[in-house]
Amino acid sequence: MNQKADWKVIEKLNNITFEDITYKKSNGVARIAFNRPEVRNAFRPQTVTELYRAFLDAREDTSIGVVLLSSEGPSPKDGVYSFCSGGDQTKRGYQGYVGEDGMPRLNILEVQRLMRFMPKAVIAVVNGWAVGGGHSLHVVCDLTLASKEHAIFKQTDADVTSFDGGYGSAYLAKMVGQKRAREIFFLGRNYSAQEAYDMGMVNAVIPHEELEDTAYDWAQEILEKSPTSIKMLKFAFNLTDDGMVGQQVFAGEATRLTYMTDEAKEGRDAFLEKRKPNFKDIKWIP
Ligand SMILES: CC(C)(COP(=O)(O)OP(=O)(O)OC[C@H]1O[C@@H](n2cnc3c(N)ncnc32)[C@H](O)[C@@H]1OP(=O)(O)O)[C@@H](O)C(=O)NCCC(=O)NCCSC(=O)c1cc(O)c2ccccc2c1O
Repeated sequence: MNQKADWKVIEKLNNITFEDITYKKSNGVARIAFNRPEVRNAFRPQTVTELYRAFLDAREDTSIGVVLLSSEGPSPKDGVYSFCSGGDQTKRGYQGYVGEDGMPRLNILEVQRLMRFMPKAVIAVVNGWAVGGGHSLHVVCDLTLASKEHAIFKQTDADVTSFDGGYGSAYLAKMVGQKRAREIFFLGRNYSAQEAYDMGMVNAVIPHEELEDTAYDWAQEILEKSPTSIKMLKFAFNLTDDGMVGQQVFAGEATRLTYMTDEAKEGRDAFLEKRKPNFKDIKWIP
């Protein structure tokens, strides 16, 4: 396909100037990228605030159908590529990651939920290390594309006394199976893109030089599909793993579709006109 991207860079939104991430859009695709390559793209509280703001913007923008979660790099220090190495351990205080406001937080989980529940496809573009909370972020994405030469998947949570007991582990187990997921967390080994693909947590292994273009092409392919189908499919795939919240999200969209019917118009209008609704002409379709 190879439709060329024509990126429009967004440097700030409202009162937030992007420093720890880059954010840009082109032809229905938003690209949000970690931009702290000198620390393997670890996220500090400021990074999380910026991520959340960009994802929120991408969710609200009706021209956007696919979000790429990617990263800038390589590191200017040593030339190593990284997707994300998780929470910045230098910002970790007694009760969580502490930012400028002094409040300890674990708010990367709020970003995870935004990615999970947004009615658009989110693709992880893993060009290097995906470690700890960075590994969990790729797990939460709908699809993962990985650099053949540079992607390395690793779970260090148990090395630094942390644990993502939600999507990062339990949902990972749905992908790779219980034994593999436990191995990934209990042993904390390095896995190549090919090994991650063989386990079922990566959709495709791509030569490094082609990774970003391929991600953009996959996004364009998705954008050729029906937006409502993609949204409902994403929420349907999520439903069984997300319990009552999954049902709520899926059912909310079913309610919206029902609002679009003549039947719903009659129900609303009858109330506003202070009369009994007349549903007699509505067919009980089998
Ligand atoms: C990612 C690595 C395996 C790469 O190893 P490599 O040898 O290539 O590089 P260096 O180790 O030399 O790193 C270069 C440079 O970057 C700094 N750095 C790397 N990662 C981090 C980090 N996470 N925080 C801070 N700084 C980092 C490193 O210190 C070097 O700096 P210099 O000044 O010396 O140049 C390896 O770097 C590595 O293992 N990194 C740590 C990975 C890690 O343990 N991450 C945290 C896991 S816990 C987590 O992410 C997490 C966050 C949450 O918010 C949660 C919330 C709720 C539940 C769970 C959560 C959670 O688990």
